[in-house]
Amino acid sequence: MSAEISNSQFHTGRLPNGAKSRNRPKLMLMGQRRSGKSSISGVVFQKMPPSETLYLETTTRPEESSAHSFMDFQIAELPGHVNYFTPDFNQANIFAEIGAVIWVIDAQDQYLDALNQLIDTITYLAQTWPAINVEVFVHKVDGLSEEYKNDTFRDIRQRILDELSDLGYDNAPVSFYQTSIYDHSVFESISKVIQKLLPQLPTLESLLNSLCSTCRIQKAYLFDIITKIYIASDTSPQDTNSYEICSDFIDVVVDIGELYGWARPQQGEKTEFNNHACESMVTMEKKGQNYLYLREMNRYLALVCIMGDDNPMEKKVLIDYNVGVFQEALAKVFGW
Ligand SMILES: Nc1nc2c(ncn2[C@@H]2O[C@H](COP(=O)(O)OP(=O)(O)OP(=O)(O)O)[C@@H](O)[C@H]2O)c(=O)[nH]1
Repeated sequence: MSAEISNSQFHTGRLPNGAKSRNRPKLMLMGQRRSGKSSISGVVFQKMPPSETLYLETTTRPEESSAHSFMDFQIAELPGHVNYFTPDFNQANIFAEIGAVIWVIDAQDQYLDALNQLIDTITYLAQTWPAINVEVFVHKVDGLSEEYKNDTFRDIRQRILDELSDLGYDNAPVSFYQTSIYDHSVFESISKVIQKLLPQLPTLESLLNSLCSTCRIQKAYLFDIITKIYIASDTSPQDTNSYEICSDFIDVVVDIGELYGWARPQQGEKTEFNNHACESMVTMEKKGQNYLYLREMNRYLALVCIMGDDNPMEKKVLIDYNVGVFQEALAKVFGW
């Protein structure tokens, strides 16, 4: 299942709000009780198996956690039953450093109340914190038939956009996604949310585009290995399964890496032979119809490509060379 995305052109490549966030994308999960906020946070950032979310307790006060990876993502959650827009709360403390609010709607439940709350939140944010992106996750779509799922998604999206338009907020930065913790959609959607907060995104996309055209790569993703969030991809149209194929390939390689792996050097640290290239994992394999290429860029990032060529093995040396050039450019972009 792929995440359906609309209006995702908003706010691409901006820094998160607030000086204190120091480039760490900070996300805020909001939505009604039992909509699935803690589950999303647990599954994506704490590697919690989806089945274990059945035992999660209700969140009663604001919570914050962080995921240490290529970027230290900050994740906050506001309990659904409290109205944080009353004078009893200091909104500046809550929203000052937030880059994106992820509003979770349970698509299996009655959602009209949730939509009213969401509209209030969007209008409040648009007036007070206009730089915060609002990302609406129409969540738990796994339990719905394909037709019902699409109808529900369209209905939610249309109601919100119509209401915002009536209120004079035609250009509010709101995007919509279909998500579930039981498939890849929640990872893919969070990837999109985070990408919009990365100032380096346009540069990364153009580097990936040129790598793809030089090496006849069909689709290339730059993955955060630990969270399986992709921080950039080339800009060619995305096939529904591409993300899933590449993300599953990372799992296989990480499992093998854990079995036969070695301690990866920290950023700036010298390797035994002072040669990162020969000590990083590179693999090209045929998986079903496709050849997949994976190469570690550093301890946290991996480039995963679906090859477009019929027999890319013949040109592996050339591909390795070009990927090496890409890796050097990446090091310059992030200042490694
Ligand atoms: N079918 C399905 N169930 C889900 C999904 N995500 C979460 N759930 C279930 O929804 C229930 C509530 O999830 P929570 O993550 O606790 O919801 P919450 O929004 O954090 O709830 P509060 O802490 O009460 O505000 C749990 O039983 C989860 O297993 C999903 O994608 N699909």
